[in-house]
Amino acid sequence: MAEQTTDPLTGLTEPTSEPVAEVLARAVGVTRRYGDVLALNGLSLDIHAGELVGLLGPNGAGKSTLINLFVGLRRPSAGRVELFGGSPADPRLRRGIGVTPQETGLPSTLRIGEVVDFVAAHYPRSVARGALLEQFALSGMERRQIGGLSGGQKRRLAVALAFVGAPRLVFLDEPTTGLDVEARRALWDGIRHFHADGGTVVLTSHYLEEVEALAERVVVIGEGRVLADGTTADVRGIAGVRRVTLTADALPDLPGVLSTEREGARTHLLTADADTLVRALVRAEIPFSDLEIRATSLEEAFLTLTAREPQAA
Ligand SMILES: Nc1ncnc2c1ncn2[C@@H]1O[C@H](COP(=O)(O)OP(=O)(O)OP(=O)(O)O)[C@@H](O)[C@H]1O
Repeated sequence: MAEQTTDPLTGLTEPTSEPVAEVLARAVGVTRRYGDVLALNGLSLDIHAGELVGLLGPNGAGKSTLINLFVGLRRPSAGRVELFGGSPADPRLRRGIGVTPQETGLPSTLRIGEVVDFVAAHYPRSVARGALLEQFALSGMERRQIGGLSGGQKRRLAVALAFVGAPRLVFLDEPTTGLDVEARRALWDGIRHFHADGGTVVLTSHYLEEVEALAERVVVIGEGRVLADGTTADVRGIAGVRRVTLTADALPDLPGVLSTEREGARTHLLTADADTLVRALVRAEIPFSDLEIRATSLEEAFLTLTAREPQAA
């Protein structure tokens, strides 16, 4: 049933349009400078309750800076940042978030159980230790010392700690960097579990397959600005790049080719205009076979979007 509102003046009741999910974190025209470096350049972004958002962008795009502003570690040089409708500097509001920065150093002599309990003690409410460790494939390891853990186990623990205080909103800065496939999948499961229970997640990643596997919404950031914001399919569409694959001995110069890659007998050409490219190919009258045209992966779209940026500036 549609929700209704009552006009305070007329007393008339009207159905409202679709209920809009609450905004948990908001950046409005945010600029952040570090000396001469412009890390964020008038960026605006809303994170809604229940979303799983992937922030994607090359090194130095401004992703970590944005997270640091949302979690109250830094202040914007200009513009406004809100957390749960208030200031990220307010410690009461910060209790509603969980964070795993890009690098974490945990004391090597402490045991996993001790670290989890220590973090839990900072929150009014916390999740059960056993369940948390199970979600991040660390079950039965409570008594293991941090110093003796593998890199993957340490990272899984660091990420699990973001969830200890039963947060509404979690920020994960490159959660799976340096992990092998198995450890990465264990982490993804933990993140998915939290999200399936209604939790909101913002994560940055260089692994495009990770963003495709986890996120419903992708925000591509480049040079401190939002370049694209949509579903993974939208982002591919915005880039509009096609991959044209064919078998040919040698190819002439063709119009609109963004990149060329050879794989055995096959040649892959990336282009924003597959029609023009194929026409030029036919006109060139060189023998080719097994022509195939398909949409690009998110990785290819991402590279095209970020490569375009200097020309747009
Ligand atoms: N504390 C700082 N002092 C000076 N410059 C900084 C500082 N932190 C970030 N920067 C600069 O701001 C820009 C944005 O950096 P940021 O770490 O936010 O990017 P990023 O997208 O998270 O990159 P990465 O993917 O490499 O982590 C970069 O040019 C970086 O060198």
